[in-house]
Amino acid sequence: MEKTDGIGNENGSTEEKQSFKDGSICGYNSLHHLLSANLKPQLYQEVSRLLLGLNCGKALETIVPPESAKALSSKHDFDLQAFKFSADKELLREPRVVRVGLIQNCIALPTTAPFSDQKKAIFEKLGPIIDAAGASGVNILCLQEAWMMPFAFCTREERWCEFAEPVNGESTQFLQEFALKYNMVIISSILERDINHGETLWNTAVIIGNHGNIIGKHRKNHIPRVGDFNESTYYMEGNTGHPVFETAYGKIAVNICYGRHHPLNWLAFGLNGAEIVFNPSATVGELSEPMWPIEARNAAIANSYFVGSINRVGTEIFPNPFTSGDGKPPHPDFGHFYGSSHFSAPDASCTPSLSRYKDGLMISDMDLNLCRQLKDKWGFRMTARYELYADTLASYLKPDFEPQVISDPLLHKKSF
Ligand code: BAL
Repeated sequence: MEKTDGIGNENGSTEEKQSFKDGSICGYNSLHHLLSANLKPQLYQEVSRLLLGLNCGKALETIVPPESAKALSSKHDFDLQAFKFSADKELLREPRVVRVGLIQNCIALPTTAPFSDQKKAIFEKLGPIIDAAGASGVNILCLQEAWMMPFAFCTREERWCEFAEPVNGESTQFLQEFALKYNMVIISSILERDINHGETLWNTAVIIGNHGNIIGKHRKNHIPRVGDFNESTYYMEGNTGHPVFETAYGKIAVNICYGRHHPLNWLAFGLNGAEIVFNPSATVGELSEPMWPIEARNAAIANSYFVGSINRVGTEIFPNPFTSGDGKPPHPDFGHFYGSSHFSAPDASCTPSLSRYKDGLMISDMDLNLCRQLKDKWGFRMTARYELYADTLASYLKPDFEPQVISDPLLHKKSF
């Protein structure tokens, strides 16, 4: 069955049901495609308001990408969506609008292809999508976690370490040309080979400036031991803290994948002044999909900043079945990486998601003035009790920590 955004009815044929295996939602790109195709306009509007919130009291405005970007999107079959987050007009400050892009993609060749071919094919796949971002005037672009390789850490196989490269390696050089060409900051999440420290590996986001220079890097703070995510076989928890990178377009930070489950990780980037925090990820439906729309959105609200959430798409089949001690029989893949990349704003509004199964480019204008406007409105920074949290955390770290529990004295009384 030709995959479209048309509905597959509930009692669809086996063939139709088969076609949904690619990760579509009943044949639709995304939840919002499904809703907009099946609800009357005024119903869809109300459902959208409840699901996506309002920005400055209105539904998020869409932006029309340039024809050249739309042409690239149809020629290379990637989902292209563009929105605009506004802020209230201020009397003493001009708007600070920045255009931000997120790219999600599946691997370009089977995991059994020669590694050099796999890398080359990914570069060739990403080129046109980055060009569409450049043609659309994107100022800051973020790619997904370990974008240049299959997310092979489930296998625990040592050979995948060959994809590791220095911060200034092949992938960074590939992107530096685009950064320079489009005057664009690019966040590139790679498997880093730390040449100066025993050639160890890290899961690292490289920040490339709009002059093609390397501004810095951040290493993933939290490494999962859940499901098939055996990343701790390859790299340790990061040692770069919570850096915020001051770029030509604003202050940005990177909370890599599993770090999105740790609210204090989000908080620390906020305390360092981040205005946009990117969450390049790789995660699968069974494990995390119900959490995906919640965690980043909550972080944006709690920290009064924007969040760009990126997840890869597709199902990556590995030649040697593996198990992760979770009771499941040996299996050759993680399951479906569900894409669904999106932006969240400090006023609790968010964009719809990119496709659940197709490559995609999500673009959004965002007026960074909104961050301070929400800080002034809600006062979360002002009303936070950091001294209390610091005391609790400091005592929790002590070997003799006792939880603060007050029990009902009658609870343990013997009843005679
Ligand atoms: N990348 C680890 C799995 C998750 O955080 O959803």
